[in-house]
Amino acid sequence: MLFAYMFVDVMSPLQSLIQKQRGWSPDAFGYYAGAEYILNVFGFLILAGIILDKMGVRFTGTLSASLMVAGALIKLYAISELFQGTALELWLNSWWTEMPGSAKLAALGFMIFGCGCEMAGITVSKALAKWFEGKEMALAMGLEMAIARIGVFFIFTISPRLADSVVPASVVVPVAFCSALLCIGLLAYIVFTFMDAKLDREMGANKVAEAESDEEFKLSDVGSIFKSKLFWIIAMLCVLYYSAIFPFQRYAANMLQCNLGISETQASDIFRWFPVGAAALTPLLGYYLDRKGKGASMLILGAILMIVCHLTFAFVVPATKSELITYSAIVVLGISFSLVPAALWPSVPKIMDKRFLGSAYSLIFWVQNIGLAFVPILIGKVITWSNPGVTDPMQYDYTLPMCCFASLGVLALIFGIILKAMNTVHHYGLEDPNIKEDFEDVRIDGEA
Ligand SMILES: NCCCC[C@H](N)C(=O)NCC(=O)O
Repeated sequence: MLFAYMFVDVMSPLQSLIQKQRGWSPDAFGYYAGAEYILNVFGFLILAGIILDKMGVRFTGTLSASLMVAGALIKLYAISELFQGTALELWLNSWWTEMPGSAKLAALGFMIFGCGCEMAGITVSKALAKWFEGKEMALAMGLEMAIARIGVFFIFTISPRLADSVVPASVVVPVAFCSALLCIGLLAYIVFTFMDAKLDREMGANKVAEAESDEEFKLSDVGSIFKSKLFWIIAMLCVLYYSAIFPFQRYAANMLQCNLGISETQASDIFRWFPVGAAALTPLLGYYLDRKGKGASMLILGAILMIVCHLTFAFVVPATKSELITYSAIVVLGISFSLVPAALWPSVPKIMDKRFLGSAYSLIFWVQNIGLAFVPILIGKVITWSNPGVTDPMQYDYTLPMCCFASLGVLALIFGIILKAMNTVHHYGLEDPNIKEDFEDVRIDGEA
């Protein structure tokens, strides 16, 4: 997941470079960024859930890592000199001209990568649940997310530097570097499959068979989950919150460049502290949640902090050009991005029957992916629409796009408040500690 998250954001600090080198407009960059989720939205994630439950974590993890490598190599080819001037490029350039051929092929590669990445996300959750059942599962999940966030920090640090390591600067170097890391990730996962097989042998065949059948994905479960009000509240909160985080991450470096008049590298150096804050706090908050609870309150606080930060980027940073205010907003956004994931993912088992859990995670990811696919496209359009005639990628006004992100936060906050109110009335245990023997078990099975 570390290398996957690095690949996801390898181009984020290079938006203005790819615009200069390959002619990708903000619109084209938005389409490319949203492509990661398109196939998932059109049902791949649901299929991935079925494959995972039918074939297990070893097969699905290897398949997902292979998909990531294949997608990465297509994207690498698309942005490389090798692709320039080929018949394929000429053909791709000949239709939907707003989107250069290189952006179209890179988007295709990113789509395939995205299938692997999200499939890996649900596979890793299931593998962690299997390995840490009855132990420090929330902490393990928190640490996994923390390692992924450190990858984002690392890539924001090295991506512009790798691009500048050749003359003229090139987006190919960082993308090639991350593609090589994904190959190492695939090898690492293959090693893990042997360890997992050993664990199965140690657990004993009977216990494994029992555990697998317990969690089997049934198509009829999808209907039960979709009928649940709680599922929709959690899914809406998730899609609205994450749509104001991951798509923002794609545009953040350019937003800072435009607001502060700084270089790509300087902007990335500021923004990279966002995932670091999240990485440091997520496991601690997971530890706190396990022992003290307050999950629903953490979701509300996380949404409020995000709104404040996005409004600061919209109005205060461009007016003051203050690096101190910018750093503060980045750190506070990192705190928000610890509170929500640390509270959201461990809340799901509290409200879903164990039998639904795998499908529930894959369906929440699916709803979330709809937002992650379309919000970057929307933001690309808002940037273009609110900056008529601006062609210099250093001169965009980001006020309106940042207000869009803040509005998503307001909607997420409303769903967080509804969730907390429902929890007060129905006692789902969302404010209770995870480590507790006798919390009242009112899950979807009970609710439906
Ligand atoms: N491709 C990066 C986005 C990952 C989305 C994923 N479905 C997710 O929500 N992961 C949990 C997290 O907090 O990163």
